[in-house]
Amino acid sequence: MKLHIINETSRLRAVVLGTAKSNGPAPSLEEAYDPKSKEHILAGTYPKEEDMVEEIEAVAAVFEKYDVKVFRPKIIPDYNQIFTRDIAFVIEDKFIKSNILPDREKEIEAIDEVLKQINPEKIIKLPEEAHIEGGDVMPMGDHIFVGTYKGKDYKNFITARTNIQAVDALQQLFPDKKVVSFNLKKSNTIARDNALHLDCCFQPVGKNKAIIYKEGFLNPEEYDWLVKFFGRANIYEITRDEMYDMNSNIFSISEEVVISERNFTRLNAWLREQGIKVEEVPYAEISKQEGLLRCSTLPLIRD
Ligand SMILES: NC(=O)NCCC[C@H](N)C(=O)O
Repeated sequence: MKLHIINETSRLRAVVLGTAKSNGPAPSLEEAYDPKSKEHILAGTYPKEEDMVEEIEAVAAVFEKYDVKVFRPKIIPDYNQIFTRDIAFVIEDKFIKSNILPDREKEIEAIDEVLKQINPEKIIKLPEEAHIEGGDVMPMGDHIFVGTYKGKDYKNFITARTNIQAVDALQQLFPDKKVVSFNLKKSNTIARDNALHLDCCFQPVGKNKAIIYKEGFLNPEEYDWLVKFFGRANIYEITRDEMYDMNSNIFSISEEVVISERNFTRLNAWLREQGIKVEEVPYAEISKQEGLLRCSTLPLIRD
């Protein structure tokens, strides 16, 4: 398989889609690794496997409609394998394995079949001290955008998944690209104050537009840089509640087609105004685990 990913929006040809099968029982509060899951564990509203399976299979059906080749992970019994985005990422023709949260480290074993089809020379493992998850990484032509957390208290945040060592390692791996990092707001306990990954507060969409949540960025000048990069008129700002509902975590099949959550009324109307076709799916149950559509996909080939 010849990998090719240079941005977030070119026509998708091949993707790994996570699975909600055998997701395991609701974790305990101590086991949960994001604040939104914790909230739902406490409220007794943690999502049920059967509901999440139905949601994710609706996404599989959209991919089928658009003739996208879909790979699925092998099922590891009682293990969360929904958010396949984070376990690895593709930039150009390289497949980079993430140094993910230890609780999630088995997820990569389940896509062996995909790895076997990739030239081993193109499979890269960053140094162990470079923590990184795919939700924080976005190739954008000559640039690579990376979400990170630069605070000295990094190790206190289970919600900080990409460190500055990983930003540096990516720059070394892609010397011809400009790696731009963004310092993100983190909270272990309040989901509305937590930008778990870059794709939880920002995502490019269409030809030249972007969805963004300003408060997710700790450094206002980094937010300003992004606004300037896209142009103010091309920026769609979301509110704190829309960030919490994960409006920035839709997924592009092309510049003209996106998959979005059916309840994102304001966003979906804006997308349609931009001439983008919106394929609506139900994803509200999966969103309770602080991830949405981008998080559950790992693109392998785009045009
Ligand atoms: N790219 C993403 O934002 N992925 C979502 C991962 C959610 C999962 N509950 C986690 O905390 O790792």
